[in-house]
Amino acid sequence: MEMLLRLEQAWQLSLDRVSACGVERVPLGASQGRVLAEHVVAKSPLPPFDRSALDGYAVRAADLVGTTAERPIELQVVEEVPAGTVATHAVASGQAVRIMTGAPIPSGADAIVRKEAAEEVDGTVRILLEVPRGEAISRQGEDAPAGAELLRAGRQIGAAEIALLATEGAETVLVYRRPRVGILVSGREVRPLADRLLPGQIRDSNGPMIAAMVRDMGAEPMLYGQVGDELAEIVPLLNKAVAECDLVLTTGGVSVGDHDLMREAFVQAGGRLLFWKVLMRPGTPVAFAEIEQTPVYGLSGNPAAAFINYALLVQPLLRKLAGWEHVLHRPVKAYLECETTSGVIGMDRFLRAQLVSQEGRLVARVGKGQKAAILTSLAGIQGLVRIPARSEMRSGELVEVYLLREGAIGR
Ligand SMILES: Nc1nc2c(c(=O)[nH]1)N[C@H]1C(S)=C(S)[C@@H](COP(=O)(O)OP(=O)(O)OC[C@H]3O[C@@H](n4cnc5c(N)ncnc54)[C@H](O)[C@@H]3O)O[C@H]1N2
Ligand code: MOO
Repeated sequence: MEMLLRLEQAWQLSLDRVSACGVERVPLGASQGRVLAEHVVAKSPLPPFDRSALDGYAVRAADLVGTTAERPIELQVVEEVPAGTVATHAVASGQAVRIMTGAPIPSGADAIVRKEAAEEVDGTVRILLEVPRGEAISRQGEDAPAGAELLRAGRQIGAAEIALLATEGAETVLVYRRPRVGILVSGREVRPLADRLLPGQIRDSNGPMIAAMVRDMGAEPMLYGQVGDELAEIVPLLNKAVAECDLVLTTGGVSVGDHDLMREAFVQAGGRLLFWKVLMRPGTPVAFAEIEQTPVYGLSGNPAAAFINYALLVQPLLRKLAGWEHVLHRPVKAYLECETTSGVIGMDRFLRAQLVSQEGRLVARVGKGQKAAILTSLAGIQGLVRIPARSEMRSGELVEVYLLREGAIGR
């Protein structure tokens, strides 16, 4: 069975099969990197009261009309309000209150004069300039009025989101459960890190690489080890993994070789194959199945093909499982800078690219080493340039770049 799909079809088919994992409540301090599962609305205005934006003097603006350094005005200082306290006096005409940044505006006052424009001696302050009403006052609710939406569900929680939640007094936060992602590495030649290699063997790099990519998205990798190319070995592990995980990823054995058994293993494990092969290079041989309702991606064994399969196919699916509001990639445009040219092919090509800013322009720098088995050229890249099927790549052209980290750019 060969079911060649365009990338867009693969997204649609796979995304239609999944929905977000359940939710749980976690302490605010443990919410970083998690995905918010509730809309957060301001319970009270932010800031909660009119407050001073400067260290200086709370005054009545009308007292200061016509004031200059040459024609200063003197006001009587009736009180001091540090932040965290409330003035006990109202400010009457001819009076001022010494005030610190963040302190509530005393009643009667309607402007703040910065300390640098005032000279205080023995309870009298000489003001050296005129200020308009409202000067240096942060109004109650100017950041957000009561009832305003502060955060939308489906957003990954970072430092700014934590600040807003803390401001709201959220000791705990409702977040989506971290998807558990099973990883099963296949290939008789592929050995775990600790093994001494025999001739013909290599170390497993896909397992640790995919686990890192999963962790990078805030999901939880679960390692099911390395298996040879034997169905009797693969099938029971697949069954265990689908029972325990929200998504299972395998690598290797999805091409046409005599030992490429992964698709057969999916079926023997009770699964239904939804597609095999996507019109992308590297990473054409990739299979998607459902085993007992758990989505399973059989990624290429070639390291860069597995990386690119993950970046383009698994990431959107995992974002949906993790509860993200926006799951599809949104490519950016950059000017291509490439060292090599390569032939026109009948499928979309994805090139590893460093994104750099040159004279204010975003440039996608594509180096040599774009083959599926080349690992070194993956290090230090930020995106994948898409060269559409049957088109050539030429330096200087504007191309689409798929970012490895979605969320770095807003929607
Ligand atoms: N006759 C054909 N042969 C191949 C085709 C084809 O269409 N016709 N497609 C080629 C393409 S394109 C790719 S990509 C690979 C994909 O092969 P598999 O996904 O079945 O992967 P394997 O054969 O198991 O391994 C490929 C390669 O990667 C190395 N590998 C595997 N696992 C790991 C790992 N965990 N860590 C590091 N390296 C790994 C493995 O040793 C092989 O060298 O098929 C082509 N063949
Ligand atoms: O899919 Mo293979 O990675 O095209 O070379």
